[in-house]
Amino acid sequence: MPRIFIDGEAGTTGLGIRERLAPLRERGAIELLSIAHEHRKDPAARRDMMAQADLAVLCLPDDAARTATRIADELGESGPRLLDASTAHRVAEGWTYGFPEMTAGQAQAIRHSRRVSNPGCYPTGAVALLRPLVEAGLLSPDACISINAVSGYTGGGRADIEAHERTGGPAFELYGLALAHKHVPEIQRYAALDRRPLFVPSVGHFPQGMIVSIPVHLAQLSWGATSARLHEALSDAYAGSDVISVCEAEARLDAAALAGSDRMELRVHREESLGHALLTARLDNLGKGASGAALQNIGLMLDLA
Ligand SMILES: NC(=O)C1=CN([C@@H]2O[C@H](COP(=O)(O)OP(=O)(O)OC[C@H]3O[C@@H](n4cnc5c(N)ncnc54)[C@H](OP(=O)(O)O)[C@@H]3O)[C@@H](O)[C@H]2O)C=CC1
Ligand SMILES: CC(=O)N[C@@H](CCC(=O)OP(=O)(O)O)C(=O)O
Repeated sequence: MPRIFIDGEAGTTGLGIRERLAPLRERGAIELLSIAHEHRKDPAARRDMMAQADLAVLCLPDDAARTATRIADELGESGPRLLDASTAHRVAEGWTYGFPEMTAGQAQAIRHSRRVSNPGCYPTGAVALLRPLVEAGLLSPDACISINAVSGYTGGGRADIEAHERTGGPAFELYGLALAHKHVPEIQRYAALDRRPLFVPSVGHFPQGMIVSIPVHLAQLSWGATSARLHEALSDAYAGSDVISVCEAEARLDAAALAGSDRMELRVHREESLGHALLTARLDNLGKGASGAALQNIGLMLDLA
């Protein structure tokens, strides 16, 4: 029976993964190794857990995830495979990007990799919308792309959750206004863009949910691309996926509508006569944006049905 150690199991992402693994644990498909709370930051205790685990899931701040990776590396071949939920290794050499729906071969690559990085919540939406359009030749890799996004406050981890629940706000806040959010390199790499996209994140006073939206002027697309073709390219890319659906446009979108779900919905809102389209991805930042995606990757890495 495969043994899994969640490093950071008491945090927001770690708890979400633990909860989702409970049914597998109950039916004896996996064993969960747990560290005593008072030792959760003790490198020797964590090394000990890693030495016993087949897979360690890192639900830690970036620096702590780098340290955990060093510990696993030192254990060599007998060390665990790693799934890192932090941002530390998303574009790092030797790591496989844990987005199984991204290309035809990605699930297979994840299945066989010893080092998998779980995608960021915002990149999950942005890459899902952009990559199929670039691959279909509808969007040039050199296009000027702007990405707006709003997340529930749980995206900021324990500190932000406590702050929002203590003070009741702010209601809505733009952040990352130095325009250098940590997710931009990941979005650019996996959306297959040559030009750095402009990314404007925001956070609202609701716990879970996310909308990533990308306005498109049809005149900037490859010649002959219509908004119907955008919808068709996305539908083709995710046909057969249980997790990602391409839905019809709606007049309003509630960012929290998928809270508690591990699914993601994509839409192309369009007004051909105006030459405008708006691509949207709706997901739960803690679901397909974090713990739900981690469960998909754990399932692939450990071959769990
Ligand atoms: N929340 C989200 O929507 C998403 C988060 N992520 C990523 O997942 C990772 C975890 O985030 P999140 O769960 O939100 O964060 P939290 O702050 O909720 O949890 C982090 C956990 O790691 C523990 N921890 C901190 N430092 C160390 C250390 N040196 N050694 C061992 N444990 C440590 C913390 O303990 P303590 O609290 O006691 O300090 C806490 O239990 C981050 O890298 C984040 O970017 C990824 C996708 C989405
Ligand atoms: C609302 C909020 O603060 N969100 C976090 C991103 C959460 C997340 O998903 O970060 P990783 O996936 O990269 O770990 C932020 O913008 O830093």
